[in-house]
Amino acid sequence: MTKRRALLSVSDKTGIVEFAKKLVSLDFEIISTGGTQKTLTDNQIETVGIESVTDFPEMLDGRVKTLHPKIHGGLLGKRSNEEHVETMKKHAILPIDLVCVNLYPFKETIQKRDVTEEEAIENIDIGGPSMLRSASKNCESVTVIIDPIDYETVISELSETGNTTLVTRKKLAAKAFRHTASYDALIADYLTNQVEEGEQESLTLTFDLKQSLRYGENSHQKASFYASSIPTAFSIASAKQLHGKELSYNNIKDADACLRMMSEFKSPTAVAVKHMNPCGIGNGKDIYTAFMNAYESDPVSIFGGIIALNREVDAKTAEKLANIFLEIIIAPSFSEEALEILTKKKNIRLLALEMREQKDISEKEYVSVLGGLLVQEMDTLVEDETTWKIVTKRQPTQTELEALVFANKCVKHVKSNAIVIANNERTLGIGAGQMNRVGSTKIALEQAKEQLDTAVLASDAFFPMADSVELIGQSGVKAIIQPGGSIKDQESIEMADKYGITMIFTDVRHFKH
Ligand SMILES: NC(=O)c1ncn([C@@H]2O[C@H](COP(=O)(O)O)[C@@H](O)[C@H]2O)c1NC=O
Repeated sequence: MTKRRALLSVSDKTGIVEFAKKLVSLDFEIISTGGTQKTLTDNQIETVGIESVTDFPEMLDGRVKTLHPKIHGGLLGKRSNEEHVETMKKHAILPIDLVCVNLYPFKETIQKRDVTEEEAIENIDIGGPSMLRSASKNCESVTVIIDPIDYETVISELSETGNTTLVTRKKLAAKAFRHTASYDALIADYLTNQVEEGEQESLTLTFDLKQSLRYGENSHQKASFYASSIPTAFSIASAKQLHGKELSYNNIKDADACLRMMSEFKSPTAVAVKHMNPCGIGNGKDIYTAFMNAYESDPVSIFGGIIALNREVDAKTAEKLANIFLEIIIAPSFSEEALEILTKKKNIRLLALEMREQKDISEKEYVSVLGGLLVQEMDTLVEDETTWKIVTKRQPTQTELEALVFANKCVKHVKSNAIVIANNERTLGIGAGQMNRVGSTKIALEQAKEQLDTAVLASDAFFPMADSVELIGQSGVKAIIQPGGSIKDQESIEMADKYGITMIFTDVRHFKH
């Protein structure tokens, strides 16, 4: 009886020597390509070189080694089809029963600093994916392995019953196709980015499992967290967890919202988030002051929330943070003393991540709908304040102007009919998630209460009627910033003038649905 044949051709040679030794002990003949053969020979494993199977030299800088009917016929020929068997015999093609391939490191190559296009292109593997596809298509008879993690399963099945099970072969084939699909998606993305912009006829994104989650939004929903295959530096997926339980589905969404908000600010700032809306944003001369400002914005809602800070957390700030029940604290770093204080709290999660400004973020945003995916650029537009128009008689003071800039940055991150009341240090009242703008205005005013003498108000979109402006005028708020653009803008302007307040039109809407 002829020996079974295994073809080994791997770039990542981890574990290949042990795997090959076990295959030899199971009476497999090993065929291998240049580098793999060298590794195996150096380890006293007998192999047949690919060239003696194909009767062709490896050529064109390795671009052609395994692309040959002797290889692909051996992989694809159906063992149960007489005609196939006859044809294979006629052309002296011997079956190949097992293929172990991992591909040229394209992903790693394109992540290297200053990688040239030539280098990237040379790292596109052609022969490897072709073998994986051929072997996977014929998984009825052929075992295909792309991941050293699977060596053990394959060896133990071969040892126990003489063959892998059909279920294992099918699973491995599906895994190989996922792998080649993901590999090709990265290549497509890389090449597209070299030459094209805008939308393409199809979207081929690839993400890798980052974390199996205990459950989703609710405990009866299964969920997982996949991170972009090319890691993004400013992402919750890249944060280093220093302490605490693993993140939950809702934690990840909230933490992500927190990071997006933080990217608005450069000076020391603290952002507190609850259910993807800010419940307090504060700035200050140092991170302690910024945190205290964020805390005082809404000392009730911060309970059970998520906090991001854009400076190292020091001991003084940590003492305050430790007094509140918080799900997560994210900061670029924590001083040793701060860590000592905070790690005493078993349930808090501490994440370290360098913050980024909006101008450095160029990601797209994807939102799933039933049967589809909406894609848009992120709302990272940095507004040009010189184009803002003061449409009322009253001019803002310098302090009010600072508060207006701050409030306008905050309001971008509040959901649905967003209203933010703030001074130049912190938010005072936030109206979110309402189905009408006047409702949000009332909530924000109610929350800001007696703190309105230096307060300003930002709205993410125009006021459709003057009713909200009337409430604002009556409240004591000194200035409003909004995009403008309603057919009833004039009524709003007159109402603002009636109460002697300032109104600025930015001409930029910031919906967050
Ligand atoms: N050109 C070919 O026919 C070909 N056949 C296999 N490879 C790849 O060559 C690598 C292994 O090469 P070596 O054994 O020489 O180190 C593997 O990543 C395998 O996927 C090829 N290389 C690129 O396409």
